[in-house]
Amino acid sequence: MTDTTAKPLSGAGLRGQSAGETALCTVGKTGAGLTYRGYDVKELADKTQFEEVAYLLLYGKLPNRTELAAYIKRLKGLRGLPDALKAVLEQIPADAHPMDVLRTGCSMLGNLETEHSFDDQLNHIDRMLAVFPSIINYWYRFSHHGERIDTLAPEVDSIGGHFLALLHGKKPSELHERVMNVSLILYAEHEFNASTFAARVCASTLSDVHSAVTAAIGTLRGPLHGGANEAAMAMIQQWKSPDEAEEAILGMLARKDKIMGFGHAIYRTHDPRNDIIKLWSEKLAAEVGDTVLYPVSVRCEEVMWREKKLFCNADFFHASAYHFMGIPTPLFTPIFVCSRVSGWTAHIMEQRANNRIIRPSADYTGPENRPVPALDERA
Ligand SMILES: CC(=O)SCCNC(=O)CCNC(=O)[C@H](O)C(C)(C)COP(=O)(O)OP(=O)(O)OC[C@H]1O[C@@H](n2cnc3c(N)ncnc32)[C@H](O)[C@@H]1OP(=O)(O)O
Ligand SMILES: O=C([O-])CC(=O)C(=O)O
Repeated sequence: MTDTTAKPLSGAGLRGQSAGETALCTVGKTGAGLTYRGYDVKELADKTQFEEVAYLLLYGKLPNRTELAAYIKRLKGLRGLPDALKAVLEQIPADAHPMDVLRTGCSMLGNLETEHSFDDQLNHIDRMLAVFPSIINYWYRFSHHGERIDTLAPEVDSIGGHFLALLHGKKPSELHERVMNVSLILYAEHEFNASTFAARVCASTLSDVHSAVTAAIGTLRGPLHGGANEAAMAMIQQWKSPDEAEEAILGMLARKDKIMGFGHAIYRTHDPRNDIIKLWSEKLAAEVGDTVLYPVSVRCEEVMWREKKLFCNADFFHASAYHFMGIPTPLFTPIFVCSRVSGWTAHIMEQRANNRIIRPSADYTGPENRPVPALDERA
């Protein structure tokens, strides 16, 4: 069935053009705003943990109890960093952007643990899923606090909990581990978004999995894509009250500024992930006794809808939710990577299974054929 509320798609940015097939995800279809292999993301966020969703995307089915326990155990065993990778991370300055650190970390991993055969792809993918939180937090704690953390030490099963334990040096609360889990599920997969498409283009040349994921990390980094959660945080943090936020937003709209965390390339009226993360942000606001950031965020949402019919995308309430858990803003998009690597790599495998090099055409708009003038005759 076609979604009657689907955005009319045309024009630049390949909008509205199908660029291939996928069995992994639907975005904006009737009755199922966002599904992973046919399961509604809302139900997944309610009933499962991120490792089950990663398994679903990568292995094609939800794991049973035995398979899940084995998968979690396997991932836990893959959290260690090779010395050569630690040495590289220790060279990266504290003022580097953490997305650049992850991009380099992924690329370096590809040098140390090269994918020599596609038969090994799932081993490399599970390794990336397990080790990305170690890479980013090892660098962060070393560059900011001079500490060399043991990335295997925290006794936390979940990837989200492991991330928080590495960052804060202690086991996270049940609430924070749950929110991380939900966040990773919401961010896991989203059809042919820009970073996934970049990964598929790279994979279509029969390149290795680390190259494809490195390309995807670089693509997610921009503020029009994953970087919007950090940009949204920088914006809402400036305002001390909902009224101040409203005035500033109206000014930004008058100047035709982009408001980060709003709008979407596919959804037209609503991003189904927003309702879920907004609820968790509200719970966290109550936990920390926030009386500013959450009400400011809600007012931004109201003003944007009232003035422009623009709605919060997945990134907007992630900003306050992460902030309430004590996560530094530059680490927001790297968390997105720790999740989306599951979707990217599922797409890489899907591309490889039925591959043709992705190579579209362009409409030429340059000058007609002309002779090359001699050097002295040029203006
Ligand atoms: C997890 C994710 O990656 S979700 C996306 C995260 N990105 C952001 O939050 C960045 C802010 N949002 C945007 O820049 C855009 O909405 C995008 C990049 C997400 C989608 O881009 P598009 O598909 O080109 O947007 P769309 O076609 O809906 O734009 C329609 C109009 O709304 C405007 N618009 C769209 N989003 C916004 C926004 N956030 N703030 C202000 N105006 C906006 C556009 O400028 C455009 O105006 P125009 O017709 O006068 O040129
Ligand atoms: O689908 C998109 O264009 C962007 C997005 O929301 C995502 O990647 O999660």
